[in-house]
Amino acid sequence: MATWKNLDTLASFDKLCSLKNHVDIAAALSGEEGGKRVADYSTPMAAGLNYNYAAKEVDETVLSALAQLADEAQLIDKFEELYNGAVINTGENRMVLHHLARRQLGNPVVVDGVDKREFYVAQQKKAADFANKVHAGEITNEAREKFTTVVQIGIGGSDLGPRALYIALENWAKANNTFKMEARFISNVDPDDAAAVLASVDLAHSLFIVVSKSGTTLETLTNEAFVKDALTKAGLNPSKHMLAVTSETSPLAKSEDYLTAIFMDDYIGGRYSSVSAVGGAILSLAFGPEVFAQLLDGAAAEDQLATNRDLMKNPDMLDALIGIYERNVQGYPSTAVLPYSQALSRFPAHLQQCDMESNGKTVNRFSEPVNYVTGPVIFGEPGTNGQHSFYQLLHQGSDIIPLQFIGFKKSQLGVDVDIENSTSQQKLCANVAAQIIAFACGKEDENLNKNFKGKRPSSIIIGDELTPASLGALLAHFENKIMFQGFVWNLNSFDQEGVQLGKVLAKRVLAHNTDGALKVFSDLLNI
Ligand SMILES: O=P(O)(O)OC[C@H]1O[C@](O)(CO)[C@@H](O)[C@@H]1O
Repeated sequence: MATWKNLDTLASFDKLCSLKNHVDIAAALSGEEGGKRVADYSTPMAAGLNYNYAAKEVDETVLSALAQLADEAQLIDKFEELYNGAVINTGENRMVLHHLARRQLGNPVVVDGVDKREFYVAQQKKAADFANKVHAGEITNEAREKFTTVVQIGIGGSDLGPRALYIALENWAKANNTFKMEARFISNVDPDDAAAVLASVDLAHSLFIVVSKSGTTLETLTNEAFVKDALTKAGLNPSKHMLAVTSETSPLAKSEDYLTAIFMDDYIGGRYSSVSAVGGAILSLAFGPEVFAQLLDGAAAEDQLATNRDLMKNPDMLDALIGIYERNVQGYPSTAVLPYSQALSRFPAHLQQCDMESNGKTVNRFSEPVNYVTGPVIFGEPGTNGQHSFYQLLHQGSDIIPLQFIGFKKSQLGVDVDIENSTSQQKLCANVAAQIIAFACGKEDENLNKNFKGKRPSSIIIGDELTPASLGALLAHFENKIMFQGFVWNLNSFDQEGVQLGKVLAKRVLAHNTDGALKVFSDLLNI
């Protein structure tokens, strides 16, 4: 069994700390040697992606210290224990099994006589069968007309991942003739969210998936009631338009109000649930089950790489450890995720939850305070939009913010135009290449206002095209990166107690059970 220790008790961490500011990336990337470094500092990911870290502040010495840290922190042993069913989520006394939903890795994990992998696969199949019947017109509305739109009602992990993945594949599916149904999402308890989505869809031909693992989330239950009200007012029977994705123990599971209920369980955290029926139902309905299966294959192939003990052949662990060096040795406070792909416009928002809800903690897995910083602030926007927004601060601001670029050689739709000897896709890719060098190398100018100090590290994941498989690999890469970082920090990355207090106080406000400052704020907001 692996031993769980705080980062600052590890000898390899002391070694790493002695390497602060060890690499000057501007110098490392200059001249012919710089070109060689770009070619060499790259490791293959699954589905044709490559993780390039040439513009990160690492060299053979730092990489070897990171490899020692990976060994001493027993990262691969911990990963193996995780997917073989150890109780890694100590705060909630639960296993962490989202990798099994990718249909591979590890020994059978049996709970109460149920093989968990078989359970997840069976639920994915249930979602696939339901989707196939909807597409074939075997499940229809009461007027026996086909459903054309699917709307997911959920929040947090029951929204962000599935929404990001849907947006990522919408154009790809259209270009590849697998697009089946338009999907929309309602998440916020702001009534304008539900009202606007409902006004934009044809209710009579819309299916609604209520997604809540707990079945108790206030926003989701409120929005479900909002939608039922709209359906009833339109003369439609809500139970003929709704299905649920939930856990078998949730209040939703017992309801008769749905066409069907598809299940997940407590061993898959909300922010890791896109590969379960939480993402599987809507993606199978929108694009067909085969497309969702390709996404799972991409994720499974990336997971396989994440089991490699050789750091240089494990892009997820390498990315994680470079992040540890940046956070705990270099002292950088945030990380920007910058996809040069419009299709990935919501991917940073998904990673924001995945990373910050997992590793935004100051006590270790045994509820003891830790004496080092943990998860960085994550933010991002697709390039080149970000360039015209917050890149000023990234280039010349007082904080150094490590960057994670993502870029593809080909667009998804293939529709392009040649202007001044380059296509839009070439312009997009030229920008990301230029930014990597601008951030790393900077540019001297006597006028300090125009001076770029450089030394701003970045990595880039490069692929041919954003497909279901490469998207699955990308998703798994970041999930695994976050998991490895949580292991290094000795955190429980799989609970989220920090979201509870606000929920409790909001209930008190709604029950008019407040005093002091909370009462005055409530009055100011007219509650
Ligand atoms: O699927 P549920 O149970 O409605 O939870 C939604 C989200 O709420 C959270 O618990 C945070 O409030 C997330 O972790 C989760 O993804």
